[in-house]
Amino acid sequence: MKNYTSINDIDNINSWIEEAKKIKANPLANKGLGKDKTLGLLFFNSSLRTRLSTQKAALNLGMNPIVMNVSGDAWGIEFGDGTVMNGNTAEHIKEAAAVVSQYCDIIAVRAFPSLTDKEKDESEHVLKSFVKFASVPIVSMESATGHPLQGLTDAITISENTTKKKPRVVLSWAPHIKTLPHAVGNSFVEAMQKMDVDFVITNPEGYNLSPEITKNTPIFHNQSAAFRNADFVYTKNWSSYDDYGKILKVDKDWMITKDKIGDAKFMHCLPVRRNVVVEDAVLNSDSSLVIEQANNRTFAAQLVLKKILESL
Ligand SMILES: NCCC[C@H](NC(=O)CCC(=O)O)C(=O)O
Ligand SMILES: NC(=O)OP(=O)(O)O
Repeated sequence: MKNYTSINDIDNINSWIEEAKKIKANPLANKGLGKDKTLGLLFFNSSLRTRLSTQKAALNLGMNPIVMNVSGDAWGIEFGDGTVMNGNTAEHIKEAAAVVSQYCDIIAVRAFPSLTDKEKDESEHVLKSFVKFASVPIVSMESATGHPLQGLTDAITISENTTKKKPRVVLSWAPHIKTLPHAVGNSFVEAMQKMDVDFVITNPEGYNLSPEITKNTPIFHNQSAAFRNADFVYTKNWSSYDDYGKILKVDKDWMITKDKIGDAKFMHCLPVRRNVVVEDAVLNSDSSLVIEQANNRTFAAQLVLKKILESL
């Protein structure tokens, strides 16, 4: 595999899940694979899990990770073609990506959307510029429209925790005070569409994700109807896609509560705002899978890095 920038880069999700479980059972089995190879992690945005679990994955494979916060610490990077660079950007992605490629065998990038310019965000100009101008493989650590390491993690976590052959999985929107990206929701939808699960989405009117992502997946505007017989409730806030980047609703009636989800397992990518997105009683209960989910980030990243290293 050359790059990992989308759930669509997974050729067979079931075999990937089985391989990830093997890695989890014996994380140091491929310690020699990444010897003397360098992984560069470039962050345009904050991170706790991705930053640490991707480094941990690299270390488990014997790689040397190097990390940089691009925003603030590096020179401002210009992405426009033919720009007269007399503003705040000091170097062009053409030089920056080529230079980082000299130091790294794989480059991982986190770059969130603006949520103000839909066309620009959907063009994935930051991630795609790295793919275009770097001479080494690129891994997305969450881009404008997707978070494929998270989506793979979530598929692994559901496979590990299901007691049924075909569980009912519900992706529910929940309230938030900030305008948030669609990336986690999008990649979760794409991952579930590849799995043998009974999958539905529930969100208020005006909050449908891109129809190019949701395709034929049923969308309920009635949350309690969607939750009936749910085995897994995956929760995430996202801003409106149609009224791009806007917050249309903040009241608590879509917050996840124990009453609403009953015995269903609760999932969230984290970070999560307690008692805004989900009440304490859910996160504090045995039904919450969020810590195990975060643990699985290491093994999802390790699987992706292993596949790329094997093809170098
Ligand atoms: N990487 C996982 C989620 C990252 C981001 N969440 C956030 O920005 C939460 C920020 C806050 O709660 O202030 C998102 O929704 O895509
Ligand atoms: N779930 C996730 O990507 O967490 P971070 O934003 O902390 O990396």
